[in-house]
Amino acid sequence: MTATDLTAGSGSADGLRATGLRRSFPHPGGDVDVLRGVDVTVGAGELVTIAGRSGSGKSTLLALLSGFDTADAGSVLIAGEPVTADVPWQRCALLPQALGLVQELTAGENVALPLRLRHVPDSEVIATTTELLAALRLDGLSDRYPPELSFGQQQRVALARALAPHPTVLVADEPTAHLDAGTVPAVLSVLRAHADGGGAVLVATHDDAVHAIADRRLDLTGGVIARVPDTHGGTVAENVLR
Ligand SMILES: Nc1ncnc2c1ncn2[C@@H]1O[C@H](COP(=O)(O)OP(=O)(O)OP(=O)(O)O)[C@@H](O)[C@H]1O
Repeated sequence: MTATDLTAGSGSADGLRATGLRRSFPHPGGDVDVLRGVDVTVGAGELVTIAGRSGSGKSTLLALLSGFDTADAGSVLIAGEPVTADVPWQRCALLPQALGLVQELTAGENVALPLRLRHVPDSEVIATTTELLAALRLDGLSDRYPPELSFGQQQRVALARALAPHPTVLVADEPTAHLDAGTVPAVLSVLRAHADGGGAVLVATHDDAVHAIADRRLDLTGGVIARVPDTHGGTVAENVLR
């Protein structure tokens, strides 16, 4: 097995395929090379996690994968097509750490936004929004504005918004970071369901509970990605179930 085989994983080209990503940032003491040639593939139907110490570049990588930032070198393809800054949410949705909820819209309106922008019929918008808010244990909070919600509640609203257009690729940055133990299972359940329904899901996380539901776990260290070795020859999820 070559290094490329190891880091690329088993995902098909239907999902996300990033190759040779490099990103540096200028600093007074000289450029900092955060990503030094990252290869990631997440196939349709796969949930892959990325671990890595704080500052290792996970958020930087997710921004490149979702078109929010541009790599100095390398390519990102979704279902075989290059990612651009205006990639539609139904092709790639990002749940960023900063959430990016529209403060002037209610929770329900935020979730509905990607569907409204695509002129999805009202009945479908209402059904999807209601279903996602319930799945994420946000029933009864649909009419609240973001400042009237806890950060953990806002985080789940942002996840619901990312999922609403049924994106081909979902990229989530620390989706359980601000949740209590009681609400984590709901988030894990919708992430897993999105992958099981054919989505490609990539999650940056420090949370072992998220790694436990992953098909594969990657580690970002020294600006490159490696799959975390396991002792059983199976996936992380398979080994947790042993
Ligand atoms: N816009 C920027 N300008 C300069 N440096 C940046 C910029 N964005 C990120 N960095 C630097 O890139 C490195 C990686 O940051 P990043 O936020 O991607 O790490 P992370 O792995 O997501 O960390 P955490 O787990 O704490 O969220 C850090 O050293 C950070 O200071």
